[in-house]
Amino acid sequence: MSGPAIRVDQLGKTYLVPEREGGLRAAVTALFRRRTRAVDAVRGISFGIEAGEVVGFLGPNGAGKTTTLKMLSGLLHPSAGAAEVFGYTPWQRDRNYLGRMTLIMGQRSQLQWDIPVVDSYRLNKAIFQISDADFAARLGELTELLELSELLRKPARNLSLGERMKCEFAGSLLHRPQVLFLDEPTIGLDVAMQRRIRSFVAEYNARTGACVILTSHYMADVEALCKRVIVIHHGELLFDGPLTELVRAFAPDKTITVELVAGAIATQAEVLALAGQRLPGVAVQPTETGWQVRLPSDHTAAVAGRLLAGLEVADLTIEEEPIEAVIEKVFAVEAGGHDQAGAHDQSGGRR
Ligand SMILES: Nc1ncnc2c1ncn2[C@@H]1O[C@H](COP(=O)(O)OP(=O)(O)OP(=O)(O)O)[C@@H](O)[C@H]1O
Repeated sequence: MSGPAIRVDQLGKTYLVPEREGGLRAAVTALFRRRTRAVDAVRGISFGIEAGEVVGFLGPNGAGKTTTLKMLSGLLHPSAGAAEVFGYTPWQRDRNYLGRMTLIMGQRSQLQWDIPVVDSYRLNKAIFQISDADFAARLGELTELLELSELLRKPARNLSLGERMKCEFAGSLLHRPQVLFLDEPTIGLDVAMQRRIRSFVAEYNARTGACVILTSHYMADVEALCKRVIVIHHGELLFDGPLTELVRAFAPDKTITVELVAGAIATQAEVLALAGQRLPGVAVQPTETGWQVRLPSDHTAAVAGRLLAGLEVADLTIEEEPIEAVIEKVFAVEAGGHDQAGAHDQSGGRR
């Protein structure tokens, strides 16, 4: 393989946002003296993604995820840095590049609102110059995988959100893109439909070897699909690596809950002694039916073994911190002490 499929090097985007006070006077002044504010949405991020990888792109609201995906799909020019996807510079909008990628946004429909879904697909067929045979075969496959047969003849405006999202996916994949930028593809969907979309993305990735960058606020999407995550905050890259490593770094503890058999008694000192009094970070607290021990993950197996051997145990469970809580901790990390959204004044420019 000749290097990564996606290569991003110090990519940055600064938006210039017009700004003025409210009121008539300010409106008139703004005609002559325009104030703008620069918003550094993305501040020099770099990463590479191999063909076939599925990567979760995480960050709180306003972190710069959508801006990055828009640059990589060629909708926006960057203010700094470089990117290549399969050797193409996305914002040059080379026809061949557009035929190899797709951007699916949960918040925005790419289907024509008033015409049957299948007619929107025919439009895509013409745009991407898909042969009749390929179109028929791919539509057949996607219709089966996503159970679309009842939906294709309806106009998009008559579909439920979940039905529309399934149709969006099919329409965006008819040209067999090799890279998928998915921006909140499951937003607002019920849990069953989220699962459906998730398994479809996994299936498409397995069948075609396409690489996928996915943003989602639903951690279940990320856990199910992405071994690797890239975390950005205030436009800067905070973490790039395996999801398991992120969890280990930010959730180093596990909780063992021991339920004692009815009538059995264990004192706090006894439980603490079994858990390992000298172990740093061990905390013990009672529950209604036994004890809860919080401890560094590395020691979980040994401590669970000692608790089972030393206490009259009816049940023992080991819990990790939920991934949502881990990600919240990651976001809480101060990214270099920047102002929220990285805004700075650019006032005084004359028209
Ligand atoms: N067209 C625009 N003009 C000016 N500022 C913008 C524009 N689009 C985004 N921004 C600003 O850039 C920053 C990053 O926005 P972006 O939409 O990329 O974040 P995000 O990580 O996708 O957030 P979310 O999770 O809320 O979708 C925000 O501060 C946002 O207000």
